Amino acid sequence: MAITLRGVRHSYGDRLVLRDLDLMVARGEIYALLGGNGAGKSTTLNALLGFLAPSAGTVRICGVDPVAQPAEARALLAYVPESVALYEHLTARENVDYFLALADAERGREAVIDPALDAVGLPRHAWDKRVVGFSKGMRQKVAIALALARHVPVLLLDEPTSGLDPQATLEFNRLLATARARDVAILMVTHDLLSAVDIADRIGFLSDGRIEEERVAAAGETRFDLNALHARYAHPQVPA
Ligand SMILES: Nc1ncnc2c1ncn2[C@@H]1O[C@H](COP(=O)(O)OP(=O)(O)OP(=O)(O)O)[C@@H](O)[C@H]1O
Repeated sequence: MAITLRGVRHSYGDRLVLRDLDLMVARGEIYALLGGNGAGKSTTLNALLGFLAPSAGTVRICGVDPVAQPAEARALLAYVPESVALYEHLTARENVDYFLALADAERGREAVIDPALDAVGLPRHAWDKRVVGFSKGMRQKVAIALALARHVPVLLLDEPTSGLDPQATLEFNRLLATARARDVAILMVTHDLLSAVDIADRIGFLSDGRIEEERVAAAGETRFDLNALHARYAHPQVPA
C-alpha cells in the first residue's frame, strides 16, 4: 500500500486529535479527505510528512516510516501545499530543474522536464517565463510537473482547489487524472465537494480524529451522489 495510516493516535498536549485513524490509499487511486475545521486533516498530512511522531499506530509511505527514515520517505512523495512556493525569479523550467537537483534526481534532467511540463498542460509560452506572475493554477502545474518528473509514487495535496475558478478546478482535476494514470497514489485534503465528486475514487469523512465514513465511487456517470454527500458534510450528525 502506498499510503498507510493504521491505528494512528496523536495529541497536542492533552487534546487527542487523531484517535485510531485508519486510512489507506493505493497506487493509481485518488482519495479525497474531507472534514470540518479542526477535524485533524492537517495533522494527518503532517504525520505522513514525518513532521510529527504519533503516540501510537503505524504511518508508512510505501512501507517507509517517515519519522524513522525521513530522507527515504521524502524521496517517495511530493507535497503540494495550499500555496505553492516557487523561486519567483526563476522560470517554470528552471524551478523544476532546481527542485529536481535538490531532490538529487539523476542526471539527464532536461530529458524529463519538458515532457513533465507538457503532461501537466502548462502552456509552452510559459515554460521560460519567470513564475512571479503565475496564477495559483499555473503554480500547481509546475509543482505537479516536478512530482511527475521525480516519478514519486505518492502525492499529498492540501486544499488544492481553494481559490480556483470552476474551469481551473476542472483543469486541476484532469491533472490529477494524469498523475493517477501514472500509478501515483493521491491523497487530497479538501473542502471542495464538487472537485472530490468529479475526480476522487474514494471520499473519506474525517471527524473527531478518525474516518467516520468512506464512500467509494460507483461505476458509470453518477460516481457519487452530490446531494447526499453535501447533506452528510454540512450536517454530520444527520445520517444522509
Ligand atoms: N501545533 C498545535 N498545537 C496545539 N493544537 C493544535 C496544533 N495544531 C493543530 N491543533 C489543534 O488540533 C485540532 C486539529 O487540527 P488540524 O489543523 O489537524 O485540523 P484541520 O482538519 O486541518 O482543520 P482546518 O480545516 O481548519 O485546517 C484542532 O483543534 C487544532 O486547533
